[in-house]
Amino acid sequence: MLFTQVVETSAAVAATRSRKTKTAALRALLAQVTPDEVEPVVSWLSGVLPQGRIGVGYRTLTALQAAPADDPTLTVAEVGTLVDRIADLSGPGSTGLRNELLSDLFTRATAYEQTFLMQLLGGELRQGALEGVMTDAVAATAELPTDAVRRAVMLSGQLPRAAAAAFTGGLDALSTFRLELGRPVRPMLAVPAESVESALDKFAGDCSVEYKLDGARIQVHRSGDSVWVFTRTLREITSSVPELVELVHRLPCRSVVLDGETLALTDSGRPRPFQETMSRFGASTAHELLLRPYFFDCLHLDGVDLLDLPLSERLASLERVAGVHRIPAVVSPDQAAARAHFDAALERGHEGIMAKSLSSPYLAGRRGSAWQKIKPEHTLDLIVLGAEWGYGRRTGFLSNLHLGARDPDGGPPIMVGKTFKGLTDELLRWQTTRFPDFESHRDDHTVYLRPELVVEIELDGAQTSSRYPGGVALRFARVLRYRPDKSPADADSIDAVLALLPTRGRNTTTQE
Ligand SMILES: Nc1ncnc2c1ncn2[C@@H]1O[C@H](COP(=O)(O)OP(=O)(O)OP(=O)(O)O)[C@@H](O)[C@H]1O
Repeated sequence: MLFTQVVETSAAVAATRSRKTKTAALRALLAQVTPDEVEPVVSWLSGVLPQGRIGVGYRTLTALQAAPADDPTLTVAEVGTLVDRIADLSGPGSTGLRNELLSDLFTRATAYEQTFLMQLLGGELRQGALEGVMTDAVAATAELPTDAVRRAVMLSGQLPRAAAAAFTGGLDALSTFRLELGRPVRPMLAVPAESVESALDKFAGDCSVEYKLDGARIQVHRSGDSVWVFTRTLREITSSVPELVELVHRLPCRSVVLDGETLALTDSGRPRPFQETMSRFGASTAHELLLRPYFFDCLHLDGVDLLDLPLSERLASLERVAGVHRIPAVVSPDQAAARAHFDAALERGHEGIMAKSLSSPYLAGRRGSAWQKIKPEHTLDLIVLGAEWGYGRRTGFLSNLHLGARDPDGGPPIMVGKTFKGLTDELLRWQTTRFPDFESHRDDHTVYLRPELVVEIELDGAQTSSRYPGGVALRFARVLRYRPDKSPADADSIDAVLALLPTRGRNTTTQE
């Protein structure tokens, strides 16, 4: 297949907001790929390289200035091989060789292909939000049930691999995707609930009500003496958290997969700020802050996968293997006990509570109503699209943030507002130093960024607005913190913002 076909399809997908049109464009292309081409094509269209980051920065790419080819002749296989070779380079002389390979690739590409390659190699095309559409297209082209493809994607965390299995081995190949010790699965996620009472009503009281701790999500795997620790975005951080590794080593089992939250506590037992926990995830050397785990789910124990069992059974396994490290929870509480648990969580400095259906399986990668989160304030995780230069006391600092919500159909983020409220001097300095690394372009007032950074915003609600393309704007938005544990694909979608519009009768700003 010619590479240009992939580039054209990517443009066609980006040009429409209609999920149906996107799926149709993807299907038309997928119907023509050979088995070898499935993985790279699915990967590129999702905006990622199968090889991951290959150490080629945007600056290197813009410095290339290769004259474009007149006609498209590059094939998918050729591009795949060249990128493989670049990714494999290391050691002395690799920079020169890498530039030679890049020049070779770029001189053989048309101007149109060059633009695509720049974005793809520079990490600017990343479109995690396209995953749902792509999963549908793969299932439809391979004539398989979407759920089967989705399950394989969630268990492997790799859509291109699942797609290749779907095309080459059908349902049988997809059913071989199992939870594998050492390979993280996508975490199950929650939807916001309006109040403790409404969540409890939904489950008719048949639920586990747990503290929602303000730490960082962890998934730990153990197989015999080997232990792995992963973040919410499936990044491995085993070597940064030796105290967690040691604790998991000591659990009374041969193999286990646990889902939980980790954080450090102050001397008086209150949670330390989220940023401090996150800073441990990057560190590889000395650390004073000890992280503690609070587990809330068990996905595997001693050779048995538990994902498809109800939460009540998974909790029984969790209790057996890591009872003392369980998150504070009450099971099947009445309204008064659930509310008391909520109040206790807030009193101890935690974020709120989670109410979880005891009969639900573990739906990896899904944000579903089986888990409901209840917090006293509205917060949204939004994508930073740019920042304006400040004035007055903030002159010389990048300040007022442009905020975007995720397009659930895989398009670019949709701007929903701006804010500079809540930005501390430290954050202003950080933004001013770091934002140029994410810059896509700028004008006199604003530095525009590639959609890579996620920031958590607290707000009073939303209002209709003709100023922004989604027809909705944030009300009284203020910055809480950056979310380095989230990628734009994890940001809240425009639907989450629309759900806060008072006209929909859902503007329940407080839970009280
Ligand atoms: N008892 C708990 N059960 C599940 N998740 C918990 C619990 N306590 C804290 N958490 C954290 O809350 C998150 C669940 O909320 P949600 O599914 O909405 O994810 P999120 O998008 O990361 O939300 P938030 O921004 O509120 O942390 C988990 O990812 C986890 O990090």
